[in-house]
Amino acid sequence: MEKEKTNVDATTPLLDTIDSPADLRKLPAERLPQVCAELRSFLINSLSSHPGHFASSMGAVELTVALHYVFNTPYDRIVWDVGHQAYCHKLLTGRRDAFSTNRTLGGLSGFPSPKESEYDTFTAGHASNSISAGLGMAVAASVHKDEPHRNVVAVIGDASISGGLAFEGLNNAANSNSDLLIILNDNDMSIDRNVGSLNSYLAHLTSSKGYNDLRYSLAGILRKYNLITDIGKGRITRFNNSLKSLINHEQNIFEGLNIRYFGPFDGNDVATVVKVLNDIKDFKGPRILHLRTTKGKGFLPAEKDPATWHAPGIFDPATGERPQESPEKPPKYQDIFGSTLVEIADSHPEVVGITAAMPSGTSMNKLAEKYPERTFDVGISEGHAVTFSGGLAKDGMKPFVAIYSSFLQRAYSHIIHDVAIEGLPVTFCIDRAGLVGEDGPTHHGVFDLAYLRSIPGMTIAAPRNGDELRRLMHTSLTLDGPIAIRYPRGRAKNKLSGTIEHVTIGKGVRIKDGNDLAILTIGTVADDTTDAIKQAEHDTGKSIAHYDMRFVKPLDSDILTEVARKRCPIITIEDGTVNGGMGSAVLEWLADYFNSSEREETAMPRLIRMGVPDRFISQGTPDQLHHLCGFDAEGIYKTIKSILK
Ligand SMILES: Cc1ncc(C[n+]2csc(CCOP(=O)(O)OP(=O)(O)O)c2C)c(N)n1
Ligand SMILES: CC(=O)[C@@H](O)[C@H](O)COP(=O)(O)O
Ligand SMILES: [Mg+2]
Repeated sequence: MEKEKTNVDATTPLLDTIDSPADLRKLPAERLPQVCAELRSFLINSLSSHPGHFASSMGAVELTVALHYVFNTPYDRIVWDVGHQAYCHKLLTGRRDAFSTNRTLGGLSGFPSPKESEYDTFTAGHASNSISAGLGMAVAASVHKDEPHRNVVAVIGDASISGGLAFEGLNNAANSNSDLLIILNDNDMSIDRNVGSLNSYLAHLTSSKGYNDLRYSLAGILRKYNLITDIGKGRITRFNNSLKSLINHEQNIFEGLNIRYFGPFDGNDVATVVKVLNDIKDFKGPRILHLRTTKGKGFLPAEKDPATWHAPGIFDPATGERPQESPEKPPKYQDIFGSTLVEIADSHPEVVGITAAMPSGTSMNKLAEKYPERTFDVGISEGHAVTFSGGLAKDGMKPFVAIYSSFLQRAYSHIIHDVAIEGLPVTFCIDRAGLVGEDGPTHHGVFDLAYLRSIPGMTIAAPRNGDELRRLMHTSLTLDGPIAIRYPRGRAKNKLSGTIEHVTIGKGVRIKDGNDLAILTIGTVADDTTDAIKQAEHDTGKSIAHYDMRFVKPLDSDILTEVARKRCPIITIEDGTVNGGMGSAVLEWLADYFNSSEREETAMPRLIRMGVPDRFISQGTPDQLHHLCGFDAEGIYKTIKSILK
């Protein structure tokens, strides 16, 4: 069957003349549809060979053009939520020529980054922070009495606004009377299908359109005759309330919070968005503008399947065809997690799965396919996901909660307060642990070992391969307390062997013995370490011991005693921060060991901690980043050589 052609024109003559929003603002409004069309062509052509987030930016084209057209950026502030939809913002703010470097080492960040551009007002990457950050900026502008008046706009998606942090921001914004404009970019999608009652409510608002249009028109009349600023907030509220009772309509949730609501409008019609923004931009107080958009707009395959096209990888710009993944490749860690969970659930009816808006990213969708009633997508709410799991565990369920390492940072207090203090048997499956690659510093999962290690009663493990992940997941069922199993993004090195035996909690593995140097690893860095050791032993004639610690807590004291008695230098290696991670745990153990009275005459051996240094690591391929941080096979080899010299 012949593929549907999308007929993308690669030329962008008008866009080529826009090097900043000031250039855009010089254009007559009639030319904006062409700017939008060219932005879409640019995105399709560029992202087809330089992959990144696709569908969200495609849906936000008109919104982005209208924002930079109506507002005086960068003086006025646009705060993007998550920021994966901000590619057109980058293209309009002087970064068109550099866009082919998007998400690469030394290139543009895939998210707004204040280090990169004055137009990027705040760090973005994790969902739901834009309202709070925007409110902070709006309050700062009013405290500074900035002249001319500085507009602040937070742009947030329908899934991100359901996050707890966004609710907290709304709650505060409503109370503060700050001139914050919140734009709700509602495409009825998260990465996967959006969930939750707010989502249903937003869909319902669309059906209340007649009522909202009437309110908007009346507000326009008030504004035209300059009544808005004069009549005062109380009277506006009374006006709204009378209107509501006039039409006998239920109260709008945002209005109920004292945030003026406008919409829903067609967010993919640039003329409409420009008009509405012009109409409401000078209104006072917190406002929300609800725009309905289509995720993937303008590229049929993405419109039809926005979940696949959230971040599709490379594709044919004409047909949308994407390269097939070879079935010969070893499985992804996330898929090993997903299929093992199904296998465990088959024989354990008390097992349930929880994901915070990442069913396909974590492969929790495998459990959902087989056991939909035992799988819970709770939306972008990592804190809630953890506390919810605590509640489930308290009453006899066995929750496996799968969350990306960096997103789990959001739930730190919940882990301690709602799981660990009671020692509840929750299995934390921490995906995307270590340096994730192209998503960069907001998404690197490098802090988990450090932040979990200090929690009493927490068991922490990391598999060195896919088989070990399966073993650890099965073993977690035997534990009467919380356990965290962290594993990386991407594929295992080898296919699964198929055998599953339980492992002993707190026990590592001696991979090979040796006397001149001892290397302790955690997780998948074991492979590069093995390669480096082979080469170094061959080149130096020395013998090197290698242990896979497997558990960071409890540490294997038998292995550590064996290593301490060797009196040789020690290297620890982990795909995580060296400050507080596995290396630090070993250092503490050794300090205690050599400080004890019977060994006080003996000096502690030299110990080198390898891993992610104490700074934020940029984006790049995982291989590049491991190299940058010095713990790829080459870096490990060099360190070994320098020690053995
Ligand atoms: C705290 C947090 N959890 C999860 C994610 C992963 N994530 C990235 S985008 C996204 C969906 C966002 O949906 P929405 O806000 O509606 O924007 P859209 O992609 O639809 O434009 C999710 C869950 C994240 N970035 N941050
Ligand atoms: C924007 C965002 O946070 C996610 O889309 C993230 O980029 C997912 O990355 P994975 O490809 O690792 O699922
Ligand atoms: Mg959405």
